[in-house]
Order: sequence, then structure tokens, then C-alpha cells
Amino acid sequence: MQQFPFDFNDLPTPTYLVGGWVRDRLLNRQSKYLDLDFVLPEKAVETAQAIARKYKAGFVVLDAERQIARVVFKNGTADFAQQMGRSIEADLGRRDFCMNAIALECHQISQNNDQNNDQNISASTNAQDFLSESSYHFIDPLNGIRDLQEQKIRMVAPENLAEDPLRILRGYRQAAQLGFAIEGLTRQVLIKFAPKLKSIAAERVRTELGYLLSTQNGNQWMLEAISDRILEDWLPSQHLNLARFTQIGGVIRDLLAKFPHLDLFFSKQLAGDRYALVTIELAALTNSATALEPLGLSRAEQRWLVGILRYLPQFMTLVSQATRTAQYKFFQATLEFFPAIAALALASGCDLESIAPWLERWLNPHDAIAYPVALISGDDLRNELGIPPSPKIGELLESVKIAQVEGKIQSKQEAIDLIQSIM
Ligand SMILES: Nc1ccn([C@@H]2O[C@H](COP(=O)(O)OP(=O)(O)OP(=O)(O)O)[C@@H](O)[C@H]2O)c(=O)n1
Repeated sequence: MQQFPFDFNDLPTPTYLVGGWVRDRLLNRQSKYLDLDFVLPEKAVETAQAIARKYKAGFVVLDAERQIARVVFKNGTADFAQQMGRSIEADLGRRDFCMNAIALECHQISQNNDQNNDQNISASTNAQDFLSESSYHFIDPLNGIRDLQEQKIRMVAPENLAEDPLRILRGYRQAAQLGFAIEGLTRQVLIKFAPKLKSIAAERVRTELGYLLSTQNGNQWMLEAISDRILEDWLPSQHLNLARFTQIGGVIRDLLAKFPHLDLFFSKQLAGDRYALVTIELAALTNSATALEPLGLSRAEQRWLVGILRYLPQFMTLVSQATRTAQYKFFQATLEFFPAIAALALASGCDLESIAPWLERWLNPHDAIAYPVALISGDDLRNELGIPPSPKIGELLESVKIAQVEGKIQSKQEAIDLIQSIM
């Protein structure tokens, strides 16, 4: 149950709620995290600061020039922005899509509630329920509510998309997120302005791509964006592997159905708010990690991408005929992201029957091939056998591990005997 984290009576009149929160409540969509966007005709930053102080919440100015500040509560964030233009209608007219350009004066919410049950609704009401009240007056100059009913994404104006070309990608991402269609003329404009997307900072594109790929219908809309050549400057088509990318979503769903514990792997956080799943989908999409460099991925994401693409061909030849030593060596090289390689191999046509035993090993922390427990340590070699520190120690330990995974030795004494025989 979502609750507003502060009392709207603490806000000046008028203060408008706009954007995704109003849209999602009208659609009765639930989100885990509360994301409120307020517009104020004046004193947006001061108001945000006062709220943060009163409720002991975090506070940050996002844009001093445009007067936008964020207050961070435990269960969500509230952005306070100075109204653009002379009226709220003018402000709404500068936004991306009509469905995101609906406003609601937020005191209506507490006033209605005060009349109803004499309680402070802002602090206590389930946010999902309140819009069902018919008494709210939505400011909807662009017929956004009609678009919500017709499930379509319609631009406010072509200039608005040109002004902030990231909105092009937002259109595809929101279509995926909401299960909406992009209205015909809007789509033509998105396609026409696609080259403008190259002027956008890599970080914004990367974040938006991350949202798109982590959405349920994201892959389908990613393919639409690719076929509309929206991403040509960021993901050039000669480096793409569309056949593999088309399969990857279904493959991951099947893998999770068979191995639910892999959920932890796919949801591992690799950077900011980007998760392993997104990197794996990008790896499935491209044949070359270098092609993704302009996106400025984090070190961990880059390491995964390079590793997954580098070891995939080897895995595809090894998968059904690897010796225990070959399996051990492959796991050693790829342990961090092994299930991603398995997923890409499945998406490239390998069968689950040959891959499942590998995943079972990877998932079992006691597996003798994926995680052999050391019978002997470098210190033992130094102390008990008097071998001086040198790269030789690493080589000897590796020979012990291999004899161990092949089942030739099982105890520390046998390891010592083996080392002595090698020496
Ligand atoms: N590039 C952008 C980003 C945002 N907005 C406007 O600012 C609102 C809030 O932006 P944001 O919180 O980023 O997105 P939401 O639409 O709220 O939805 P989501 O959280 O799904 O991104 C949007 O609804 C839209 O009206 C815009 O016009 N152009």
C-alpha cells in the first residue's frame, strides 16, 4: 500500500501533481516506489527544502537554473519544479506526451478527504484509491485522459521531441511499460528525429535503455525501435544479432522456471540502477562489446559483456563433450557470469538438456568441479615443503586442483605426495 509521505497541507496553493504519478493512478497501475512530480508557480526549491526539513527527508537541488529540487523519503521521492510558462496549461504544453501532461491541484486531495472523514488524507490515504473519486478536477488541456483510455502514446508537439530527443526513446520505453501503441503521426516524428538522439549524453541514453530492457515487453519494443532505426547511432545495425536477441527473453523465462534460484543472478546490481539482466540482454543483442563502448557502461558491465561474448563460442563447442578438467577450467574463467553464457548459448540454439548439468553445478556451492575446495594452500607449500614464494606455487596448486577434479586425489597428504612427485 502506497501512502503519501507528507501532508499536502504543507504545500502552497496551487501546487500541481503532474506526470507519471497522475498517469499511473488514472490507469490504476501500482508501482513499488512512490515517484511524485509537483509543479509550483513559484518557490519550488524553497518549498522542497521546507518539506525536507519538516519531515527530516533528504534534499537535493537537481537543476538550479530551472528551479527543480528533489526530496527523498524512505518510501519514495518527490520532485518540485518551477512551473514553465505563465500557467499550468502552458507548462503541460511543454512536456513529452499528452498522457504525461495531466495535472491535478493537490489540495483537492486533502480537502476532499477532510470533508469525508475529517482526517489528513495526504498522510494516511492509500494513493491508489483516491482517483476513483469522481470529484477531482483534472487539468487535461491535451486530452491525455482520452489517450489513456485509447491506450496510445501521442506527442504534445514535434518541437517538444526535438527539444529533448531523449523523449524519442522514452516513447518506446513507455509503450513497452504501459502496453500502449505509439500513435501513427507521433511515430513518424520519432523516426524523423531519431538522428537527434546522438546529441544526448550517454548516461541518459544508457539509463533509458536500461529501463526499456528491464520492462516486461521491453525486448519487443527494443526490436521495434531498432527496426525504426531509432538507435542507429548508439547500436549500429552491423553489430547486432537480432536472431539471438529475439530468443533471449523467452530463454531467460524458461531458465527461471527451471532454476528459480537464478533470479538472484539476473537481478544482481551491476551499476547504479542497472541489473545483470540488462547487460545480458545487451550481450545477446550485440556481436561486439566494443560497439557498446559509446554507451559508457560501468567497469562491471563492460567486464561481463567482454567475458560473455569472448567465452560463448568456446562454451558452444565444449558444452556436451567437456572433460571434468575442461569444465573446471571453464568455470574458473567464467564463474562470475556463467549463467549469462548459458542463456546466450540457449538463445543461439543449444539445447537445455546439455546446458542444465552445467547450471546445476554452478548453482551448487559444494560442487566438486565448479567449486573444488582447496586440499592444500600456498602457505602449506611454503611451510611444509619449504617451497619459496614464486609463480611456481600457483602452478603447483593448479596441478593439485586438476588432479582433484579428475578424482585422482582426495586428501591433503595425497596433494603433498603429488607435489613431491612433480618436484
Ligand atoms: N524527458 C522528459 C522527462 C520527463 N518529462 C515530463 O516530466 C514528467 C515526469 O518525468 P519522469 O518522472 O522522468 O517520468 P514519468 O513520466 O513520471 O514516468 P517514469 O517514472 O515511468 O519515467 C513526465 O511525465 C513528463 O511529463 C518530459 O516531458 N520529458
